[in-house]
Amino acid sequence: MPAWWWKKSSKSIEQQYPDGESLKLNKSSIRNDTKRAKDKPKSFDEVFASRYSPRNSKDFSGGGSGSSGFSGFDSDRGHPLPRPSLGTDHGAGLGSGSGSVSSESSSGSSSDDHVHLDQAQFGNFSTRGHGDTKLSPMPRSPGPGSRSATTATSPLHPRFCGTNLDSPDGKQEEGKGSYHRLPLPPGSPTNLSALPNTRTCIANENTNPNLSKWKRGRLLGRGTFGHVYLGFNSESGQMCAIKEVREIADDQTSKESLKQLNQEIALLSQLSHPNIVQYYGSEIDEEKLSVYLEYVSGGSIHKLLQEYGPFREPVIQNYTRQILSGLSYLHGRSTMHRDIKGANILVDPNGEIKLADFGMAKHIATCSSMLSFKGSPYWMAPEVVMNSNGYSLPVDIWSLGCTILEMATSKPPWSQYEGVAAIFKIGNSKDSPEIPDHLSNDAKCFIKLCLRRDPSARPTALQLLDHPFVRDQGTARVGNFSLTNEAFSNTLDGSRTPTVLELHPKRTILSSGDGGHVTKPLVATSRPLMSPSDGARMITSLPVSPCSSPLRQSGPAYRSCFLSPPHPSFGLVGQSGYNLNDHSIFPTRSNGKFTLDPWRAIPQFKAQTPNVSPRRRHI
Ligand SMILES: Nc1ncnc2c1ncn2[C@@H]1O[C@H](COP(=O)(O)OP(=O)(O)OP(=O)(O)O)[C@@H](O)[C@H]1O
Repeated sequence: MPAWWWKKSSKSIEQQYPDGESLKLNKSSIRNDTKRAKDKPKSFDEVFASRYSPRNSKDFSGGGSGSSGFSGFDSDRGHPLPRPSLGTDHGAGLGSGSGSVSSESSSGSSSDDHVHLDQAQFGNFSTRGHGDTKLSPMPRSPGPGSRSATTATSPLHPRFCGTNLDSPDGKQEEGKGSYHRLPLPPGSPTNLSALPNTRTCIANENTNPNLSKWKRGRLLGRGTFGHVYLGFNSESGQMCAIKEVREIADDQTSKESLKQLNQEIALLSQLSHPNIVQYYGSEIDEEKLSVYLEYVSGGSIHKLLQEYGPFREPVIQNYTRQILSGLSYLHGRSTMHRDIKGANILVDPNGEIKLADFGMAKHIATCSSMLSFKGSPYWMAPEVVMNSNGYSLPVDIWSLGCTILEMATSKPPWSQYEGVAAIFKIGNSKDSPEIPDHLSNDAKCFIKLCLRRDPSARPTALQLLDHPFVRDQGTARVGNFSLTNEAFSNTLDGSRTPTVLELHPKRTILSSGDGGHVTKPLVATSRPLMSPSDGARMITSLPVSPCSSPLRQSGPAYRSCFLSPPHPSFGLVGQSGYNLNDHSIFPTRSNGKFTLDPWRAIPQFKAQTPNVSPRRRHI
């Protein structure tokens, strides 16, 4: 097995440090933290920054020779989200010639395999937060019932404080820092989550600091970056998922995992959408960083596929529509998930989809970050693999196409190839994944649109929501139960609405350029939705790393492309010679403007495209 084929599971860490000595903590750091905590209130940011900032931690080299090769972070100068200062952001992967991190999900799958190759030249000291991470004094947290004296909670997003929930830039207002408080018992007068559209208003400044009431239960799953446990609040009866990363002194993986989880916090705390796993709060103490998330009991799509086999098309349609809804919301905030795949999509018992695992998600405000090579090989878009011109939101659309194939076959595309070979196939060949024959024409067409090699030719998530494959899923019934409850009580970009709503609240008629008309949903987003081309153009002017892709290099950097073996359950899939370019019908540019005629060239689309009247979703 080559040296780079290094698979590190959390279990091995457990074995390495059995009970009682599972953590080798940096005692002096803890003592200092504890002392400071007594001196003055400590925020999550402060604790985190003091522990992991390069200014304060000699441990964190951020990569280089001998490091893990994994860099959960790439530089993101100008990241608008409030976050703790994380310090260095070295491109640990390139040229290090050592291992990577792959994952092992609860199901024991290795399909969560990730590739992380960051650009060293962009990986210098990150000014994460870009001025947003001022360590403002905050009241002591978390009050009675806290887990430890040094426990701190993270700053509260304005959402939690009743400020503008959809701030276009996602910036936290000065002086409005607060805490990521944990959910209060249902029915509590201060339980703001009971109010419409206040899903994330978990607590406010005046509530009883009823924090840390969560008791850790059974292990739900293991990921690359830690363990996920069931949490139960014995006072409220609520459940949550607790994602934990423990600190192991002098352990680079542990440090990277903490950074990754912190990145997830920074992003998730900004989001509120029924198809995105809800963030409740986070705590850091002397041993670990804990993140409290909405508990989604059905497990991941990947797990369901393993247990029950491929999904039938109505289920695929329904799940796809919900994934798109979450993506549309995310992309409307100029954020890429970057790791869309079955293992990162959870399903609740009602069939409601929740996008999870935002450890690799990224705001696209910073161009440099888009040159890093991250993701899970089989679901990775060609432009990520090639990585010559950077990439943007369309990478998630490609991964969605792969996920649909995964749902239809239980395997991702190219699963017959091992990691590097799959990456070559994605990046260097003109081949297209085989699309199962049993799928409808709508499904096939939808998948082909997602898997267009040219990212600028892929429809956006919002546009795809109007595709016949998913368009009429608002009333879909799958099995014996309706899937049209809360999952559908949001507009296309995901704004929550408490009641039945029009699926397409507003439409406008746009010329298709051939005398026909198509409709395009108009959905309010916090910022203008970027077109794929815009995104591509934005990043085209970036400097290109000579070692940005394993396909573009053959030196040490190439050898640092760490891939994990394919999932053992992936059987052979026939290779398709289908050329997606045969169906290059979308989108077209004319005089610098998009011609919004996404389905024009496909007769069935035209036939099925309704007139201007808005559709209503029936619940
Ligand atoms: N909110 C949740 N509700 C229920 N189970 C969850 C939740 N979040 C995660 N899990 C379970 O824990 C497992 C690992 O979680 P997750 O994938 O988020 O961790 P990770 O370390 O980020 O993983 P990855 O290796 O994919 O990066 C998942 O496969 C799932 O089974």
